[in-house]
Amino acid sequence: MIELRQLTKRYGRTVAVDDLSCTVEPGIVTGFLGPNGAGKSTTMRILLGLDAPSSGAALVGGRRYATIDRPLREVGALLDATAVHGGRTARNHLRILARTNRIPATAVDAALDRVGLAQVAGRRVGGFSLGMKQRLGIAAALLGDPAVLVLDEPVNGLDPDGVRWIRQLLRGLAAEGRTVLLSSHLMSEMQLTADRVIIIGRGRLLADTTVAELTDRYAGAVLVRTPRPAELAAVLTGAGATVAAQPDGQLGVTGLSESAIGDLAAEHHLPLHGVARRDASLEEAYLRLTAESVQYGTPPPAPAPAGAVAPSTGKDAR
Ligand SMILES: Nc1ncnc2c1ncn2[C@@H]1O[C@H](COP(=O)(O)OP(=O)(O)OP(=O)(O)O)[C@@H](O)[C@H]1O
Repeated sequence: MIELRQLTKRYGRTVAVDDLSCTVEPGIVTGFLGPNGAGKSTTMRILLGLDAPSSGAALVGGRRYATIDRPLREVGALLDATAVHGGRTARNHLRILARTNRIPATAVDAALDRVGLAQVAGRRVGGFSLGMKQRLGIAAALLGDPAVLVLDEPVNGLDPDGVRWIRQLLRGLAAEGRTVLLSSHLMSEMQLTADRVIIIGRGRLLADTTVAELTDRYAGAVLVRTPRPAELAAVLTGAGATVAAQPDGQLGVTGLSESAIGDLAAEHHLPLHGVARRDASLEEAYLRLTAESVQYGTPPPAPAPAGAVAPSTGKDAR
């Protein structure tokens, strides 16, 4: 388990992490998200004893990293996969790590095997692709069979096969009961990999919840397909709903549940060909949640010219 207790980090006048408190539980994958400069890397560095907090604490298994005797056995980390000695072979790189952490040499080949690098174990790391270096970084993180894993952007540089591989690996590691914390800017991948997400903006906690709850919170309108849209729209509006015609002919309905829409349609003998709530993606939920805390974001689109009507997407319902 990882615990952040009122963690604060200041660099001069910049508050990189601001009174951050949360718990990362074992047995699930937790995504750590936030816009550029939100404080993710700083938090991870403090967690791994590479930086000191200004106040508060970051604990791994109830202890500060610096007080852990053999850290690789408690927490495995991948922060920067390119920070390896290019002249060493993959096996030697891991052997040195194993020796300094009193980890048996047999763990080296097991770790190489687990990340699919067994065939290239004798090759110099300098010739590795970024994807291979990511795998080697993960092998190093797994070397001590730790209960906690902290991975900063582990899918960077991986091809689609590699991305899927790491998704399955991380889910497998969590299923073994480990605590898995990973940061990524790839929201679609995070939606597939993480069970929970911790979202920060300008160093502060914005959300600590399940992916399902977050996407549900920002779910859009109920999309209704009927051959008699005008009549159904009148009925639903009369019941207090807001109805917007969609470009594809469906009705986007907010303010009524799927079942209430079905009941009203039946009452008025109006046929329904489809009723479905439009789920928000994690990306949509994330963008809406972090919109106000983005430091260096994309400028908002210019306002539409007077009189122009934007087609409703049902996105902003609720
Ligand atoms: N060593 C440092 N000295 C001064 N300021 C720093 C230092 N490290 C980080 N910062 C500042 O702290 C803030 C948080 O940075 P951090 O790298 O933790 O964000 P991040 O969420 O990891 O961003 P990204 O997604 O871009 O990696 C930023 O404003 C950054 O400029």
